[in-house]
Amino acid sequence: MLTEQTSVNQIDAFIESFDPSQNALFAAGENCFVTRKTLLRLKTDISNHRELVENITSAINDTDQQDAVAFGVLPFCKSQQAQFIVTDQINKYDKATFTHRLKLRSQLTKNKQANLNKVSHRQDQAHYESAILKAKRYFSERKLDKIVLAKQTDLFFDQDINQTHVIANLLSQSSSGFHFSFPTEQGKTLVGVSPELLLKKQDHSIISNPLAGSTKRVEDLEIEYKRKQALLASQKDRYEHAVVLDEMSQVLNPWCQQLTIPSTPSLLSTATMWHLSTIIEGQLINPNTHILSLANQLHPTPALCGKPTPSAYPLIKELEGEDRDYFSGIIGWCDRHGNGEWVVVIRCGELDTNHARLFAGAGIVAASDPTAEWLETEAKMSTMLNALEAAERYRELTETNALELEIA
Ligand SMILES: C=C(O[C@H]1C=CC=C(C(=O)O)[C@@H]1O)C(=O)O
Repeated sequence: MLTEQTSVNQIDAFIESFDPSQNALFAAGENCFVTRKTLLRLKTDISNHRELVENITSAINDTDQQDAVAFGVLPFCKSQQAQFIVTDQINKYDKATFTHRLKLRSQLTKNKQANLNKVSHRQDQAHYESAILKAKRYFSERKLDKIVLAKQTDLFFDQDINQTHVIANLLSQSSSGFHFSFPTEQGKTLVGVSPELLLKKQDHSIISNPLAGSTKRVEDLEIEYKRKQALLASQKDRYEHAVVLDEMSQVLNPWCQQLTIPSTPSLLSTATMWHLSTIIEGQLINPNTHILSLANQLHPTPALCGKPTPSAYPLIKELEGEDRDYFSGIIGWCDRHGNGEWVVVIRCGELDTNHARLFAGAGIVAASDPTAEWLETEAKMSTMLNALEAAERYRELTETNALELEIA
C-alpha cells in the first residue's frame, strides 16, 4: 500500500516541501504517513453508513490505483459532511526519525515565533459551569446518564502561526498517541494528538481503546501516584468509563464472533493527563465489514457525546451554543479493502493564519463538580497550548481576565 521506509536524506528532502495546507499527516505507533499529492478531494454525508462506505469505496476504485487510500475527517454532527482526500501518493516514515528531522528543520527555519495577543473563550467558565448545572437537572429527572460538554477557545497571535513548527512540537511532545494534521476545504489545518483510538481494523481483527475518566498530570511523583490511585478508585470516573464501554459493546457485538472487554480499566497517560483506559479486541464475523461502517456506527461514543445518545446529541448543541464541526469528530484512513484506523478528534485545534481555535471537553455525570470539570478542560487544552508555545502567555492573559472580572 505504501512506499517503503526511506533514508534520512529522503526524509529531509520531503520535509523541505512539506506544507500543512497541502499534505495530510497521520502518525500511529511507530509509523508516520504523509500524503504527497491529492488525486481527489470529496465531501460526503455521514448520516447513512452504507452510503458513506459506497461513496468512499467508489472514489478509491475510480482512481484505478491499487494502493489508493482515503484520508478523512468526519464531523461530530451527523447532519454535517465529512471531507476526504483520496491518494496513492503516501510516504511512510519511521515516526521517531520523521519527528526528529522535522523538529530540526523547523528550528532552523523558525523566524520569531508568533506571540499570543488575545484569548477569547467562546464558552467561558461561567457559561461552562452553568451548562453543567443545567445538565444536572436532566440527570435528576433521569432523562440523561452522561453528557460530554466542551468549550472552544480562540487564540489570536501577533503574526501567522508557523504550522509546520506546531506539528513538529506536537510530534516531539509525546511519542505515543495519534498525531494528525488535515488541510480542510475551509483553508484551515486541523491538528492535534489524540490519545483515543476509536477503531483499527485489519481483515478479521478489530481493536479499540476508549478513554473516559481523567486527572491532570503533576510533576511531584508522590502526588502523581496518589492522583493515579484516586482515579482508579473514583466511582464517578469508573461510571463515566463504564457508560462508554456499555454502548460500544452493544454496537460491536452483533458484528463480532468474539469480543473481549476487560472487566476493569487500566491507566493511560498523555504528556499532560491520565485517563481510565480499556483495550477492546474483537474478531469480526465478516472480514469484509468496512471500517468506516463500524466507526461511523460507534461515533460518537459516550466519550464524546453522552448516554442516551439521542438525548445528549441535541442537548450538547443547546448547552454549548454552537456546532463542534470537526472537533470531537473522527479522523483516519481506510483502504480499498475496508481496513484502516480511526481516532477521535480531541487534544486538537484548527489553525488559520494568525488564529487558532482550540477544543476541550469533559464527561459530565450526576456526581460532577462544575469547577473541577472546567479545570479538566483547561488541563486538556495545554497539549495544544504547549505545541503553540503559548501556555505561559495564555495563563497571563486569562489570569488578568479573571482578575479584571473580580475587580469589576
Ligand atoms: C472530550 C475530551 O476527552 C474525552 C476523552 C477522554 C477522557 C474524557 C473525560 O475524562 O472526560 C473525555 O471523555 C477532550 O479531550 O476534549
